[in-house]
Amino acid sequence: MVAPPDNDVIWARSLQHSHNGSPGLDGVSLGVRDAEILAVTGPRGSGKTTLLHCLSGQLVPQQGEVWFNNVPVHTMGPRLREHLRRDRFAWIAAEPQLVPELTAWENAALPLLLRGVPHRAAKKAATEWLERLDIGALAKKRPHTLLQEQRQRVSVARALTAAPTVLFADEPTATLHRAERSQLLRTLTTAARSHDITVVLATHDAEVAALADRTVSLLDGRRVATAALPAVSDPEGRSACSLSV
Ligand SMILES: Nc1ncnc2c1ncn2[C@@H]1O[C@H](COP(=O)(O)OP(=O)(O)OP(=O)(O)O)[C@@H](O)[C@H]1O
Repeated sequence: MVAPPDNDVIWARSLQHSHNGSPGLDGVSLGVRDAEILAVTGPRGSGKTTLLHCLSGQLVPQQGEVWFNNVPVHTMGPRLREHLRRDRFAWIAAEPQLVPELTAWENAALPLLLRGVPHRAAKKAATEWLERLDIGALAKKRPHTLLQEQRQRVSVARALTAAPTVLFADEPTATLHRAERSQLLRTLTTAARSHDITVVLATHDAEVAALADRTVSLLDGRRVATAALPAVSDPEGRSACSLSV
């Protein structure tokens, strides 16, 4: 095994993974730099989710290596990978995945409570993020009483409350309307930049990818060439455009 470059918080080499014979990833290598926002783009079925699952330790690739901060993840057992995910990573899915019995603030505080952070401190951190996401007034509501877009804000608050080193977001705004989408993404990317959180963002939406610092494109489980273009008119995000060859 060759150790990864020092400035990559995540580094993956030659990842191969197939789902019951259908290829998900076919030799993908990439590095994610500390505090960057990296968009993983590609059409449906191109392997974005499989890649994020491998990078975040949810899935062990059948071949290849994944490193987090110079520690090999692909050789870790399930328990160590679970601890890594709980303590250092956060995940936002397309569909908000909240615990129905818990209130909005309890859901947002969950990562801290699971780490043993005292109740009062966890509640304070969760409440602050709910307020930053404009849903502070809904802190005591349970998920079934919230709109889809409000539930997704709670998911984002939960991810940010965790103060992760790396936040993985898999099509985080796919189920939202356009206006809701751009506001939520801007809040997410602004928060990540101000807290030095590395973000790996899977999307098939070029507008979403344009908020990232850099784009990696997949097609049929393989990386295709990408080119970063200078920002044009977006003051908060940094435009990037990927060219497939
Ligand atoms: N659990 C699974 N069982 C069988 N095949 C799977 C499974 N998960 C993914 N695949 C297949 O692996 C390939 C890559 O899927 P993946 O979900 O990683 O792509 P994606 O780019 O995230 O697509 P989408 O945008 O639709 O989520 C696809 O052909 C898909 O059908």
